[in-house]
Amino acid sequence: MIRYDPFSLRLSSPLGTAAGRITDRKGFVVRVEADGHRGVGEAAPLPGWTESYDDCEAALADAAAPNGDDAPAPDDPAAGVDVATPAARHGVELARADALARAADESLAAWLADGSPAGSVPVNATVGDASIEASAAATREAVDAGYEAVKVKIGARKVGEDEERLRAVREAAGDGVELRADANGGLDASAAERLVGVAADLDFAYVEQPRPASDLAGNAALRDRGIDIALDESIAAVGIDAVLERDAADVVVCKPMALGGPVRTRDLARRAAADGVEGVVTTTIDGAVARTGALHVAAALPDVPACGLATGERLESDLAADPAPVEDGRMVVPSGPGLAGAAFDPLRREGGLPDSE
Ligand SMILES: O=C(O)CCC(=O)c1ccccc1C(=O)O
Ligand SMILES: [Mg+2]
Repeated sequence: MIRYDPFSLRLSSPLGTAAGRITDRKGFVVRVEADGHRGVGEAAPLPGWTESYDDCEAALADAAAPNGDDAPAPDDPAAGVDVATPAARHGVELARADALARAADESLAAWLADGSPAGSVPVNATVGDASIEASAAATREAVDAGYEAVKVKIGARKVGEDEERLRAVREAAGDGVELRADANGGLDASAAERLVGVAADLDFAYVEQPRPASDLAGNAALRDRGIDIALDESIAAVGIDAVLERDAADVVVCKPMALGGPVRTRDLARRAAADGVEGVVTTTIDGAVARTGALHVAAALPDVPACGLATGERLESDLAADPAPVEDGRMVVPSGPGLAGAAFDPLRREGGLPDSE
């Protein structure tokens, strides 16, 4: 059994990036029954990162249709949903994983992990594209709130202004804070060279996706300059195999919504780790269900670095009360069965959606 209901969430604090401004998130709460337990998932397509809303809905409609001989194997965590529609696949895979973890009476992180999962995960604050002063102020606020890692978006402005923003962010953060810069593929070759150099001088930990997603050679050429290169968009665009084979990244950014689900994301991060490439787990500014799912994925990875999961505060309203609010730069992993014990029970029930139309 698969059911799904639409939701729409507005961002009270839109995220400016080199690839555009994210102002709202629309998607579906997915409910399944597996092993006699109800599970809940979330499919929140973000065009540019996943399939469109319409393609997501069509894939969910397919998955929900009784399909006789094509019925998925009971151990298929995504019930046969194609990875070409990663958000739909994520919704179903997360819901099934939630149900199966509940059937096993363990947390989703424990269900996903080899040994015992982390009890909490360090997270980075996300500073969007903004003026020099606003970027510095947001960094100061994050550090005051206890964040030990801050990521700033670059690539939407003239290179000289981004350079000043990086300097202002370092100055606002002080020396002890880990800094990252995410260009979302928006830098040309000379701007990338310059900003990677400046970020290295300012002791940033990495620049994320300096060059476009499909330009593996261009991104790889920026490595070994005293700062790590992280790839995000490239993972979905060309696949983890190509990224690892071409030695294109020091770090891979793993977004469960864009990669087709928590199990796929865990497996991808494990493959990267086996090649000495670190995995950072982030959301696509998801609702509480997918955000909590991503937290469990992060907790299931050994020694995970600060992750991009502190995105719930940007939402004006949410699917449910946050079971893992950020405190002192960390999120505590809910220890109850599945995603969050009883916290999402209203969503597991028919018509339990706060925004259901
Ligand atoms: O990683 C983070 O700090 C938050 C997530 C984030 O930046 C993001 C959110 C939505 C879409 C793309 C991205 C991105 O990492 O590029
Ligand atoms: Mg990114």
